[in-house]
Amino acid sequence: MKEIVFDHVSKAYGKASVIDNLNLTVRPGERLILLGASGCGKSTTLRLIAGLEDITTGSLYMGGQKVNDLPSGERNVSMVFQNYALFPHMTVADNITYGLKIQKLPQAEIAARLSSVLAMLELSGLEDRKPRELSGGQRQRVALARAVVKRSDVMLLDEPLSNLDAQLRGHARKELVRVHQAYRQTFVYVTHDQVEAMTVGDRIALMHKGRLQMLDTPHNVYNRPANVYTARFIGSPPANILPAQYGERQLQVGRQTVRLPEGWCARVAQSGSRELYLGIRPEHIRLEWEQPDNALAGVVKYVEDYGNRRGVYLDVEGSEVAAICDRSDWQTGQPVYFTPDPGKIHLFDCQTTQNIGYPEAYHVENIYQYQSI
Ligand SMILES: Nc1ncnc2c1ncn2[C@@H]1O[C@H](COP(=O)(O)OP(=O)(O)OP(=O)(O)O)[C@@H](O)[C@H]1O
Repeated sequence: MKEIVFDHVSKAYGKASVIDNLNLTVRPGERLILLGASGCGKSTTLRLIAGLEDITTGSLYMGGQKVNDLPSGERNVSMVFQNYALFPHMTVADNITYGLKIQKLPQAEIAARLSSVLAMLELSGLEDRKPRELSGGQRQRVALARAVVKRSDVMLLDEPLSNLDAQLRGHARKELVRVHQAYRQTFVYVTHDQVEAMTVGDRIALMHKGRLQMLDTPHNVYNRPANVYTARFIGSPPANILPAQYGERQLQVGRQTVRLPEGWCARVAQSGSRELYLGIRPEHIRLEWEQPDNALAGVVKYVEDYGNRRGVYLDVEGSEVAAICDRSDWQTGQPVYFTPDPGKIHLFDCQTTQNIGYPEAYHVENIYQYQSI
C-alpha cells in the first residue's frame, strides 16, 4: 500500500495544458476514482502515476519517494486497460503469469499465486483457453487477474468495465470491490460513469478541463457539491441551477421571490454574495397543483416516464427545471408550484461558482479549482 501525492502537478503537450496544477493525495489502500467527461485529463493523470508520461511541472510522490524521474518498470504498479490488452496467442494461465515469469519468481510461487487468483476471480477451469475462446466478462476478469497477481503496491484501472454490458458491469463492480478488499492495494480508477464512481469509490476526484473540481466521498460529492460544475455533473437528471439574486432576506428568481430562513440569510450575508445560483436536485422538488406558501411557479414542458417514476420538466422563469415525481397525471402546459426546501437547496456564488453553504469543502484535503460556467 502506498500513498500517492500530486504536488502542484501540471502536464502540457506543447502549448496545450492537459493537467493544470493538480494537488491530490491518494491515501494508502483506498479506492480513488478519477471521474470526469471525455478529455478532462483522467487517463493522463493515470499515465503520470504509471510513468508512461512525463510531468511538465510539479512533483509526484509514491510512498514518500519523488518519482518524477523513476522509470515505469520501477514504480511497482499494475494496470488494467479498457481493451484488456491480453496476448491473443497465449492461454489464460500464460497471460496471467507472464509478468511473474519476467520477474523470475520461483515456479512454486507462480503456481500458488495463479491458483489463488483463478479461484478468486472464478476462472478455474479456463486456464488453458485462449482469449478468443472467452466471453467479454471472462476476458475482463483475466485482465484483472493479471494485474492482481503481481501484488503491486498500486493498481491503476482505466475504464476497466466499459466494454461490458450493463448487467455484467454491475456484477464486475462488486467483484472489483471484493478483489480490492482481499488485497488492499491502492486503487486509482478512471471512469466517466458516475454510477461506477459512486459504487466503487471510497472517494471521488471530479475533474474538468484538467482541473480538480472536488475531492470527497461519494456521499459528499452528491449531497454537498463544492461548486456548480459538480452539482451539474453528478445526478441523473443532474441538479437544477437557477440564477437568483439575494436581498431583504429573500431570493429573487426572475420575477418571483421566495423567503429564506434565518440560517441561510446569515450564511449569504457572511459570504458577501448577492448574485447567486440556486441549486435543487430533481428528487427534492415536490410539485403541487395549488400554490402553497413561499413557492416558485412553473409550467410543465414535457414528461419522461421512467417506469416507476416520472421526470417532469418545467419552465421556471425561462430556465428548465427537472423534478422527479411519483404521480403520472401531468399535462403539458399545466401550471405547477414547488416550495424550495431550505434543508435541501444549495446556493452558489455566481462569480466563483462555489457552494456558499459548505465552506468546509475547501479545506486542505479538498483542494479544488473552480471553473466559471
Ligand atoms: N499524446 C498527446 N498529445 C497531445 N494531446 C494529448 C495527448 N494525449 C492526450 N491529449 C489530450 O489531452 C486531453 C486529456 O486527455 P485524456 O486522455 O487524459 O482525457 P480523458 O479524460 O481520459 O478522456 P477519455 O474519457 O475520452 O479517455 C485531451 O484533450 C487529449 O486530446
